[in-house]
Amino acid sequence: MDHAVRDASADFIESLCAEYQKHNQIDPAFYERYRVKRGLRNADGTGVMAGVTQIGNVMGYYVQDGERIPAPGKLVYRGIDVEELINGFVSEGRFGFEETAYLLLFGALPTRAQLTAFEGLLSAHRALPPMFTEDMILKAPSPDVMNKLARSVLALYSYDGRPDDMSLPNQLRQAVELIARVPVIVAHAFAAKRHYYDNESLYLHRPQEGLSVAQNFLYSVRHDNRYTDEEARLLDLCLVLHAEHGGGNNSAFACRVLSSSGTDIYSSIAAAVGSLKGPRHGGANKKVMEMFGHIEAEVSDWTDDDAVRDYLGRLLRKEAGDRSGLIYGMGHAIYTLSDPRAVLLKRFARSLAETKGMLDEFELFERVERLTPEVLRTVKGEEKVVCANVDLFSGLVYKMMGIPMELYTPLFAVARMVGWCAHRIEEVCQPANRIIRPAYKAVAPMRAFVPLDQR
Ligand SMILES: CC(=O)SCCNC(=O)CCNC(=O)[C@H](O)C(C)(C)COP(=O)(O)OP(=O)(O)OC[C@H]1O[C@@H](n2cnc3c(N)ncnc32)[C@H](O)[C@@H]1OP(=O)(O)O
Ligand SMILES: O=C([O-])CC(=O)C(=O)O
Repeated sequence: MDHAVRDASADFIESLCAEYQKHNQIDPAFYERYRVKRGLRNADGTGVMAGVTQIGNVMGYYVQDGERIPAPGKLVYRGIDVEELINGFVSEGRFGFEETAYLLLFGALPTRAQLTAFEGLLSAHRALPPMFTEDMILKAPSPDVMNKLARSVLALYSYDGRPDDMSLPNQLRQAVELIARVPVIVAHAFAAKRHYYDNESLYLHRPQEGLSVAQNFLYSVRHDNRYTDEEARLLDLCLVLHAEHGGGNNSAFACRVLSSSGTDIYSSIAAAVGSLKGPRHGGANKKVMEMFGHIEAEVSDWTDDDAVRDYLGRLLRKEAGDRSGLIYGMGHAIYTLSDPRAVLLKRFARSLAETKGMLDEFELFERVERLTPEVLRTVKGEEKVVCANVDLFSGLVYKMMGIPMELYTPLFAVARMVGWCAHRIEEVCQPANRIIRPAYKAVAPMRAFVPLDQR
């Protein structure tokens, strides 16, 4: 396209923006007038009840006399407190992600024999279909691994002999294949990104039999395949912590919305990946690290509360950082006093920072965690109790493990694939479920059609 044409089209698009602005303002007062549940939230901040699930439970407050009372956060998978689950497999010296996947998908802890068989099943399904990497990843690489992942998930439809079969055995087969293959897709999409966009050498490692998901992931993304046992066990814990978060989180709900229409699993999961990519959802782990890049460059004394407080105020006023007005890694739709995952990840981050000599940076993260509620109150008048969420410390842990930033959100997707698949199957296999179809209040006044030459 030559310059003159491009300029003309840019001018036209600008004039279309003005046209759009003129006709598309929605008065914020409408939300109250029509009692619209903005963000599907009730007036007291609790979520609108949109479904029934047996998979995960997220607790961050209790309601007393119609009021939301903040409480320490709790995360429960299939009735088991995640902290108890982790203590269980860690104390027995096992990797836990496969066991967690079994629990979330099928509803009960596996016996030793079931666990071994399930690990074998995952291992048997890890290989991508013949030529998939060449045709779907290398021929059409993406600068963004999440984008490539969503497109690859969608592409798997055409490699599946029974993509639209909604029977339980087929849904479970597809879920197992997705959980097994997604780490490989992420590793190959990352390799292609590095090669085609960053001018690095291309290396594609095949997953190894007998390794856990965490071990295989580190094996695949490192050019020399090397990782320590400590790293693999820490990554395994991170995967367990990210595996599921109830039916209402944005990506699981997106997956359930699509599933409720009766569409195939690949469409539903691709939508969930797209949702998780968003910076207000799973994409926040990358945004946190970018935000700290700005803070570290622009605040000269990281130990000075006033300087950090001032910078956080500038972030909220959209004067610094990515100008979104958000402090990434802080706040949550459900958690109030604490996100149990952030509490654990902070503990891991502190001990890694001690061994890696990175306590300065860890303490800056801690300072931001401590000062944000106060700054939100003074700058935005936000009275809600706000805590660090899972994304505040996960990136720091990954950074200290030498995992590149482009993989932070994809790692979240590798883990959450389990929760999405469990929700997908619960959505399509429960006879009481209906197509999800909320209402929108239409506020545009009626008017007559005007013939083209009279406008
Ligand atoms: C895996 C995950 O998805 S965890 C969340 C990851 N996301 C982030 O870290 C991004 C930063 N945080 C946020 O944007 C929000 O806290 C969310 C999206 C996580 C939750 O949003 P909500 O449920 O709407 O939170 P809540 O009802 O407490 O928000 C109240 C107000 O405080 C604001 N707020 C809450 N957290 C923040 C924050 N970290 N930075 C700036 N403002 C915030 C909200 O924008 C909202 O303002 P508004 O009334 O002007 O719209
Ligand atoms: O539950 C939510 O709103 C966001 C989410 O998925 C999480 O915190 O893991």
